[in-house]
Amino acid sequence: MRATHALGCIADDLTGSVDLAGRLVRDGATVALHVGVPDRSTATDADAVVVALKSRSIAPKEAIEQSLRAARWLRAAGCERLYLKYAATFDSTARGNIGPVADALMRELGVAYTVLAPSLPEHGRTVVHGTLFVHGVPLAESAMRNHPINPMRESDLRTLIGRQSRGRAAVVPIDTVHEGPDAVQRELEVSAASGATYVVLDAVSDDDLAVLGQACAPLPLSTGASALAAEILRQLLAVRDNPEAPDSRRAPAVECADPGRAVALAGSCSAATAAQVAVFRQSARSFPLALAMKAGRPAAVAEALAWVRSQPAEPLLVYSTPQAGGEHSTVNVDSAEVEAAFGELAAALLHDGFSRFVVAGGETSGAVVQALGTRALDIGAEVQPGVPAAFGLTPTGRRVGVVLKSGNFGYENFFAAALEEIS
Ligand SMILES: Nc1ncnc2c1ncn2[C@@H]1O[C@H](COP(=O)(O)OP(=O)(O)OP(=O)(O)O)[C@@H](O)[C@H]1O
Ligand SMILES: O=C(O)[C@H](O)C(=O)CO
Repeated sequence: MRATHALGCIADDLTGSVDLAGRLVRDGATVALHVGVPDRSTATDADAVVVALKSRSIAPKEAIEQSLRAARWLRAAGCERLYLKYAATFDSTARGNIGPVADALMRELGVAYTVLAPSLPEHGRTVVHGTLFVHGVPLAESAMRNHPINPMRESDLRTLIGRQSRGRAAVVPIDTVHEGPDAVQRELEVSAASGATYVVLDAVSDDDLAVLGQACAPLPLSTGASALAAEILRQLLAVRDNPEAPDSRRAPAVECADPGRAVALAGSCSAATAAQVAVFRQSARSFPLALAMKAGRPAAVAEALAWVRSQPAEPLLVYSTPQAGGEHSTVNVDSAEVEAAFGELAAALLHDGFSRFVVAGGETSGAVVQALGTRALDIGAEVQPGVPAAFGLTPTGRRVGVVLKSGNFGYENFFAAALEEIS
């Protein structure tokens, strides 16, 4: 590995990590994305290094342990600044894991405070006076209210972080952001001096994020969605490489997947995926996995596999997404079992010669990529905002292509577009 990387990122799920990496690549930066904490240091010349964890919904103790290992690995690899990436919809429960992990990272780095910046205006996530909005609707009134794993029933970020961390939260209000980076930095110092350990950053536009990027670039640790990380990296690279602007950099060309069949796997329970599945089912052959789960996981995987094998033509979709227009939405199944089923199905399909997988849902993507055994991903072109194609090697040396979609990302034609992109 080279001596320094401008930014080291710890992402709490896999789709969030590809969203982040894709955004950095879109800006012209080079990115190394590792699935899990690598066992040893790996040589790379990247501007940013991203470690993708599957720590959003696990026990806080385990999430802290994994995140600290990632932080130590990133620092040993020469990352100058760290960024904790979580969902722009602040997906977490009353016990974590955003607060416990951020608390632990602050202790590890010996810093007194950090920022919270989930704003992602490109996807309609904005923060005003500390309240998180999704397309203008307070988070707690959005579809996230009924998320099966992380139901979000509170919109004030100070309250949310207060419930899952030690310390006090303050806000840098939007008016201060509009005054520019110096004003934001002054406000950060005032908040820290008054004992705040978390400072929520208001932002409603990309211009606001650019201001925040300038203000936060010197901080050892920042936290938030992909947008602030991208702005921080822009700043760090502009300072390091001046006069060459980050915009003029070129991401390396990415090698495609080996020839092989393609399948779409939808385990996401988000409203956007439900609409995308409903649209895709009109033209694709589809199999309702949740319904098959009534017979138990092994039987469901066997049935899904037999169904895929019997299909003479593509496109193919295996889905468990509730309210996707099929009867399975009424079936009561265990989330972890569904995830494991998608993983087992993906492993069997890889064995059958499939080389391209489009996956909807962060946890589902984590399970599928773990099953494929891919430990690092090269980021290719964005299929739709926040959803790039990615490519990696399996343990047996096969090159697979994946498109990993965060639940609420993508347009209605997402599945057809993603399969087209990795064909
Ligand atoms: N019909 C179902 N009933 C119960 N659980 C399900 C069903 N379908 C999928 N699941 C589980 O629900 C969880 C969905 O989480 P996942 O992160 O994959 O999607 P998401 O939450 O919609 O997306 P994201 O986290 O990217 O916003 C997974 O654990 C999945 O296995
Ligand atoms: O905002 C969202 O819905 C996403 O989960 C996200 O931030 C992905 O990186």
